[in-house]
Amino acid sequence: MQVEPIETNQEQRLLNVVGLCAWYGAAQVLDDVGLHVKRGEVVALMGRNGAGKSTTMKAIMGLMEKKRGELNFMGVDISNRPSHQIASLGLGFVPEDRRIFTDLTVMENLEVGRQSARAWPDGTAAPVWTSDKLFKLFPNLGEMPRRRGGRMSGGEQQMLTVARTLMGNPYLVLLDEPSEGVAPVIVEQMANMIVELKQRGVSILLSEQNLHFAQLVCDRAYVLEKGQIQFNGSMAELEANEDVRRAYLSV
Ligand SMILES: Nc1ncnc2c1ncn2[C@@H]1O[C@H](COP(=O)(O)OP(=O)(O)OP(=O)(O)O)[C@@H](O)[C@H]1O
Repeated sequence: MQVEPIETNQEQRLLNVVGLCAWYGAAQVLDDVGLHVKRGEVVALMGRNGAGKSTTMKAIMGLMEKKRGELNFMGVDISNRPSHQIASLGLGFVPEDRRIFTDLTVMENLEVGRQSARAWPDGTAAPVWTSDKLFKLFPNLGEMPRRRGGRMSGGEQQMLTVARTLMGNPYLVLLDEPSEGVAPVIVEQMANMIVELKQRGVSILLSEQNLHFAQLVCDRAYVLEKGQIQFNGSMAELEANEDVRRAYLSV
């Protein structure tokens, strides 16, 4: 296992995870996971089906019944906080299964996600979202503000889930496999969306199996296998490391 390099300046880490272990019942599925995301970064959490990507995100969000480890977000210890408190600190989560309200319209779904604007610790404004801004980011949604969630395609629902999370004005978003099971045209829009979010100062931890998608949008990557981090490094280092790619990714 590769150990996280020690950095002198940990200040800029939005999210810091050390020694994370998690269990489903008696089965341990995460073992000593360590990772971090700095302000302005898009970081990939990669690995095959069942490697532990979703569980890592659920554990960070306070959604695992049994877990252990240090979890710190924006200088706050979140290891024992309930998920709604973690979300209200400005940590957004887009789970793999789209969780929109099917009876509510696009606009109503967005309103449900609204939280107050935030500032960075240095007092500067953090990224702030309105439905107008989100409709520029997701033109498809802008064309159907009164459509009910249940009458949208899977890809549109996926976008609405991301847009609703952004209405919470998060500093950092955990995005669980946004490219999975959606049409290629939506995948392309998702990639553009992530690049634009980064330009606007939103940091992202992206769970992803697809190396090509991750290469388009990410700065760094962690590779998980059987609940352990097997690689961490830049996208260029991952690209150059054929052994890791062959052993732990489907390429
Ligand atoms: N609710 C659950 N109960 C029991 N075991 C689970 C549950 N959810 C996931 N697991 C198991 O935990 C391990 C990690 O799964 P996880 O969903 O985190 O992987 P993943 O890398 O996100 O893969 P996928 O892309 O398939 O979601 C797998 O062995 C999986 O079978």
